[in-house]
Amino acid sequence: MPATPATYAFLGPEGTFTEAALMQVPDAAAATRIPASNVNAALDLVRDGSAGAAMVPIENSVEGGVTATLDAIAGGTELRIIREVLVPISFVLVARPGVRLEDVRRVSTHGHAWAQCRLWMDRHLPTAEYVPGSSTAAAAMGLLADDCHYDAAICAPLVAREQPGLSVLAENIGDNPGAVTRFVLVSRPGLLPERTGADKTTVVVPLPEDRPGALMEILDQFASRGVNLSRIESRPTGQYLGHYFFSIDADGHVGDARVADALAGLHRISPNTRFLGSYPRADGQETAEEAHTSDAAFAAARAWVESLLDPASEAAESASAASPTA
Ligand SMILES: O=C(O)C(=O)Cc1ccccc1
Repeated sequence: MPATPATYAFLGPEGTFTEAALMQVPDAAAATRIPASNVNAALDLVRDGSAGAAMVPIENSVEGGVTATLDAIAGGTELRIIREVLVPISFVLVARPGVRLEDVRRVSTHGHAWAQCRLWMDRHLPTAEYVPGSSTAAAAMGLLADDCHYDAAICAPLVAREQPGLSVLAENIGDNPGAVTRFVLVSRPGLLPERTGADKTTVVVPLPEDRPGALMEILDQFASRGVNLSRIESRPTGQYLGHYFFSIDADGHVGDARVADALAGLHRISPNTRFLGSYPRADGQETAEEAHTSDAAFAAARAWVESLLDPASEAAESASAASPTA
């Protein structure tokens, strides 16, 4: 397991869902915590060594991938995901005391929060204008500034409870009561988290150009080795129109032979494939394994091939011992 960092950066300010995710990390409460104003700033604190790791949102169950994070970790100096955290999300609408729902013209929040409250907004404040905020907590705290140019904010219930200058206009305004956001803890490359049997591996694979079936070939690296995918998203590289990479989460750890073999296959197809880490799954769900994709099956297969090259070797003996006709 990598050494636990004493300083954590997170998408701030205090009161964001990202901070709630960070507080699930066992030593975070006692560590130094640095709020950053956006995902890139949080990751830069890790890249320049000011923080040992950063907590950032990566995916939510309603809106999908958090593109700012997917793009930030896909490029630049290499970073590694060392942990994932799931946070159930519920939203409240807050305003300065005395403001009534019918007074609200402009509402600020994080883009993913806005997207998750669309139906409620359409029903209750259909003409409200959206003012993008860098986070839910930043939008809520912004209401306290004298020159605030919006009337209400969407944020976590905790922020509203702890801030006497804010009052709650509506609770549980999220369109999906079961909404969950997935956050990842990101550090500089170092020792990998140990294999637990319930792991995830994240990779970024640039799509080779002008190669018919390239995506199929990429997917086949996983499929043919029995590796299940839990997320796959295409993102433009930003270099020019039509140039894409795929951000992929696969079940298992690079220490599993089938995952290692799949990654080696990806590297042959797309040599700039970036490994973003193997880390324990937040839900602890063990990876299902079939006999023919187990470590033992891969080891026996390798020994068999080696035995073909050198029939006198030890590998040849163990391969013939493992062979069904031996
Ligand atoms: O803005 C926040 O509080 C965040 O942590 C980002 C976010 C926004 C909406 C849902 C989940 C995370």
